[in-house]
Amino acid sequence: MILYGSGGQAKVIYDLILSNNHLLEYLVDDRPNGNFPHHLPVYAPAEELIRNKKVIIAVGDNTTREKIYHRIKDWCDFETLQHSSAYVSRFSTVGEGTVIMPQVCINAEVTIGRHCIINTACTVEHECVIEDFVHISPKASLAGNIMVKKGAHIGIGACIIQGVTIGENAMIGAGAVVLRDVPPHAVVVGNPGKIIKMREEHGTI
Ligand SMILES: CC(=O)SCCNC(=O)CCNC(=O)[C@H](O)C(C)(C)COP(=O)(O)OP(=O)(O)OC[C@H]1O[C@@H](n2cnc3c(N)ncnc32)[C@H](O)[C@@H]1OP(=O)(O)O
Repeated sequence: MILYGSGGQAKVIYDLILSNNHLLEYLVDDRPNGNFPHHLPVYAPAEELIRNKKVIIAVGDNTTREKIYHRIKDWCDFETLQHSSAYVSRFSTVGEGTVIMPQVCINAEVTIGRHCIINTACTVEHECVIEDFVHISPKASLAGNIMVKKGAHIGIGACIIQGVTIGENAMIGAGAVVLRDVPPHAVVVGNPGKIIKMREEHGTI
């Protein structure tokens, strides 16, 4: 297996790989700086380093992760990872390239898309639909029947009540309490959650 990315997200995924008794061969990074610990090599990306490998895109930012995916998708296969302490209902599905971190709880009939990060100790309740390239940050709590559209980011510790739709590329701030649907590209903070600005179509903030 190889990781694309060598920053903080790669460090936690490497730890997950080891705890699953898998082998990480090396990492690639658009800006390799040689600072990855554990003496693992980090190379600049090249097709021959990725071709026919099992890859995880270890990048926290959704837009960057999606861009990398489109660049390399025809060369490689993608791994899906789940920490042994995570609970994923047998009635739920998880797409390729997605990483499920420690202590996550995914309850019944949840659909999780491709290349998502379901981060430490978050809860995703029954019948939620999480589209591709979503990041759900640590300790976020999603009640039942929530739809999270492509590329949205749910901030650390955010709470979302049942039945809400979070629009494409929306950003839910740390600790926000979301009671209403959130339009695409909106940035929402506070309790109750309010829109403070709009994100660029394909940018970060
Ligand atoms: C393992 C990991 O690390 S996973 C990553 C986890 N990280 C996160 O979840 C981070 C989520 N990000 C946030 O909460 C950010 O603050 C964002 C995206 C909501 C806003 O960031 P920015 O666009 O840079 O906004 P900025 O910092 O300029 O704040 C704008 C205003 O909103 C307020 N604000 C920002 N974030 C929040 C928040 N989470 N809750 C309440 N108010 C907030 C600021 O105080 C500021 O208010 P002011 O105008 O009265 O001074």
